[in-house]
Amino acid sequence: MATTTDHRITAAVSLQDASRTYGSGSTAVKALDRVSVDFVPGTWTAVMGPSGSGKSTLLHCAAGLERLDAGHVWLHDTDITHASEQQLTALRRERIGFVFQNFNLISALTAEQNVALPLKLAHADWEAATVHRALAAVGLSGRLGHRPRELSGGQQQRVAIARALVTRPDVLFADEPTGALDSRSAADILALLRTVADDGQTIIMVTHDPAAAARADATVFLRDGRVVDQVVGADASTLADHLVALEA
Ligand SMILES: Nc1ncnc2c1ncn2[C@@H]1O[C@H](COP(=O)(O)OP(=O)(O)OP(=O)(O)O)[C@@H](O)[C@H]1O
Repeated sequence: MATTTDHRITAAVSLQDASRTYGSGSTAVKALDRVSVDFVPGTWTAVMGPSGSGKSTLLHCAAGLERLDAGHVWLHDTDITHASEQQLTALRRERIGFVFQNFNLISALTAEQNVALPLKLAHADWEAATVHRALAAVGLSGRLGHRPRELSGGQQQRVAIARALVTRPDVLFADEPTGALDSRSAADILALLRTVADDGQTIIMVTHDPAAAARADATVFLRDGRVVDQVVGADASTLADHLVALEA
């Protein structure tokens, strides 16, 4: 993987002329179409846009889960565009955290074991105290031995956030982290993410919900695979108006 000393070193994640097409010929879909965007370190950015606008593709390419057809993805000073599978695996273990809509916890494992898993994979000398601190930070010290089915949806997402943060990743990626939650649990998860961001964690979050995006510091809007707007510090109704205008 290449490194650089140019301006991209100042971004936590940088996409430069990033393109990704699915299919070919008459059925080809340009999910990302020459996207260039920088995500500022220590900042929580929401990604919004109509259905099919490329949000998940952007998130997956930025996190090294999918590859671009053209352009570049930088993680701080590292160009991960052409990283080998082995390098990407190490990157995902050590430098990236990912939170999914449906939590993706391992059902047979306790909360403690779920959170310990990425730490075990990344560090041979991991310590149980690190796992306990991560679960305490999300308010679940009393649930170490609970399995996912014994936890509410909001609690499961807290475990997933603890699991994503336990390796102290450079970037936390979140794909609709409140999409499967009732409004009260969603508000709790957003408050937790706000605390995490205020502690300096870079977060990039895809959401359909303007109320969720309003808790972020900035919002990037996509349409037809392109960045069409970037808004800083807007409230939910302003963000909802932007989204409606893009869907028109
Ligand atoms: N694996 C795939 N194979 C074929 N087409 C795909 C694939 N993944 C995504 N697409 C297409 O790429 C485009 C962008 O998809 P993507 O999931 O990134 O959009 P999105 O904004 O996240 O959508 P949504 O809000 O509905 O989840 C869509 O037209 C989608 O149908």
